[in-house]
Amino acid sequence: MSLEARFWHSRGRFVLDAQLQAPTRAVTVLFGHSGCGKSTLLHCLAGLERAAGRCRLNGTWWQHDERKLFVPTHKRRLGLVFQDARLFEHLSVAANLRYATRRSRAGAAEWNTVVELLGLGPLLRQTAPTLSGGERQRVAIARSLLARPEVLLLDEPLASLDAASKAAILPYLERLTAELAMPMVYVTHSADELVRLGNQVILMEAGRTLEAGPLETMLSRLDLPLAHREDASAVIAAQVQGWDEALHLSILRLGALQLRVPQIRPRVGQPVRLRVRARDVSLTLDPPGRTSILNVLPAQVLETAADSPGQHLVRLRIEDQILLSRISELSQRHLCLQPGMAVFAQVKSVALV
Ligand SMILES: Nc1ncnc2c1ncn2[C@@H]1O[C@H](COP(=O)(O)OP(=O)(O)OP(=O)(O)O)[C@@H](O)[C@H]1O
Repeated sequence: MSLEARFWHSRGRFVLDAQLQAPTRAVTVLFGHSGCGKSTLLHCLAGLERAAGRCRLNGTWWQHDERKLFVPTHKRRLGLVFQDARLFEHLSVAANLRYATRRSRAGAAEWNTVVELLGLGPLLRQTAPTLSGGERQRVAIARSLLARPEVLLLDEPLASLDAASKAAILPYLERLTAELAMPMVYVTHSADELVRLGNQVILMEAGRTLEAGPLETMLSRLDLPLAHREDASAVIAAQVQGWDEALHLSILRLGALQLRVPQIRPRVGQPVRLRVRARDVSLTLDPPGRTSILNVLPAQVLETAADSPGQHLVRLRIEDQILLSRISELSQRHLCLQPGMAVFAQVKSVALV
């Protein structure tokens, strides 16, 4: 079950040559620089723009040029969310939502689920102009879900929000991605959103889909641009083992290893995902003596690569997971790191994602 497409499209000097596979129960992020064609690809998926090619959802063709088949947008079971919420300004939140249920005939159970999922109960009587940017986007997402889509396409839904509104809406999006059994395609050029929400990544460059794969793999591939960004990070999975109330620390399990992080409150045994920035991982060949760094993990060097001038990237295996470390070129000359070498990774800080 998935959304699959292969498109060719030209618009003036811009040429789109893209393929996409977006599995169910996953957020597939289209990621790339401004102007690389992310929105164009999303519009082609929605049928808003007519590319040459093919596109099908769960085995049903939406577009198949050889068969002269093209299902218009309004007949595709899709939810679309744009940067601006596009609400009916004179209507209440409830009326905006009811409008979406007219054609889909979504019932009370779906209404309640969607309203609860996006925390809209207290806002139902308000009119659109009285909502904050983040609240408007939550209504826009709810409205698209009440149309009972089989796929959700989101085009930079947080781009027009300030940092505080983004932070407020991200947990709702995370809930959504965990609970919806449909493919979601999410366009962004924010690395934070990519890491928080993505499961699959499609990297785009100059109209082409360069490479695609699971988030953790794509972030840590030294041959791809993600690992060479200033904010390059790895995402690792751990489990809450317990906490130390007095020291305000949580203890996480990473295979046979332990990590100590500033206190988080998930229950014991709960899986957590951590973002570890490459610049926050330093390396040493010998076990460090007394150090303020709480997490010193035995690791194996998998690969090294030159990075920006004076910088070097190292891909490491820790247990069965991958970390990145950014060190100076001078440190690389001192340590002479080679694939297969055993090192100690000193992890200065991690963030829960
Ligand atoms: N309506 C239009 N008419 C002509 N060219 C357009 C139009 N919309 C976009 N383009 C061009 O098509 C190319 C792809 O644009 P697109 O909006 O798909 O990129 P994007 O990756 O989504 O960018 P951003 O992240 O800035 O939204 C760009 O070169 C852009 O200038």
